[in-house]
Amino acid sequence: MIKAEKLTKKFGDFVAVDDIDLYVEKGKIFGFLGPNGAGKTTTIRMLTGSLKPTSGKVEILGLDMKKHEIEIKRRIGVVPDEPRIYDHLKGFEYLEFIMDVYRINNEETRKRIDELCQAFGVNYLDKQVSDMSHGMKQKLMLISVLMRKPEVIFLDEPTVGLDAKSAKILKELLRKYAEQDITIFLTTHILEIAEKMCNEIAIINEGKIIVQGNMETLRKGENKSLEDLFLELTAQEKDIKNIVDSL
Ligand SMILES: Nc1ncnc2c1ncn2[C@@H]1O[C@H](COP(=O)(O)OP(=O)(O)OP(=O)(O)O)[C@@H](O)[C@H]1O
Repeated sequence: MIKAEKLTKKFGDFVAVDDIDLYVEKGKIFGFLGPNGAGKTTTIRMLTGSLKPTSGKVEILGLDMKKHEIEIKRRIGVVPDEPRIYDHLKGFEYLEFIMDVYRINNEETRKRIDELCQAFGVNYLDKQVSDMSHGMKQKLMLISVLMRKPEVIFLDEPTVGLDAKSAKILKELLRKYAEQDITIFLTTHILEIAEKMCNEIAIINEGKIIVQGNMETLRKGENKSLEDLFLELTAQEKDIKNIVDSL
């Protein structure tokens, strides 16, 4: 469903993503974790066709990104970490625009928009995007993606900026979508979300995947939280102790 082979991205001499392999099956929720600057967003951008890899291969829905970029983009949904929405549009104008682009301007989509607006408490579609808060834009962006019911959804830090109720609804909704065979690929710094939601987790550090598997595999029989495992694997546990001791 989502497949990356020997995926590498260099910015000049700097290797941001270093020869990574990823595989996510249909209907799974995959958590992509890593410290700041580890390469998560760069990887998502390559998987979704917004950034050309330096080398390696991306396959989504069995289609090669190099040959079928347009079809892939039509069938997937991407919620970036920073909502990028045209400032001069009103909320409903933005949704109309997306419906037109994807040729889904119909009753069924409108009904779905109403349901999603109700769920996320979006009652501000007549407001101009420039006058919306970060969280308000984030919810509009989410609705513009979820209303299309894409077959694969990529979300970069989806709960940042969302209030507690909206974040909970999003988590439950993503679970429900996965049950309907939609594949979810998400990044998060909130390890509790990853631990509770994801069927499979990969941790990237300095551009390299250091571990991949389900919680059982990651724990290797030890009863550790994902937070402890994460800090151990990314070698930050000692740092934290030293930093706190020095304060
Ligand atoms: N366009 C670019 N030009 C140069 N370097 C870049 C560019 N985009 C990303 N990088 C570098 O690549 C590395 C990985 O960045 P990336 O945004 O993928 O990290 P991330 O894991 O998403 O981090 P965060 O958790 O902080 O969002 C960083 O060192 C970043 O500075």
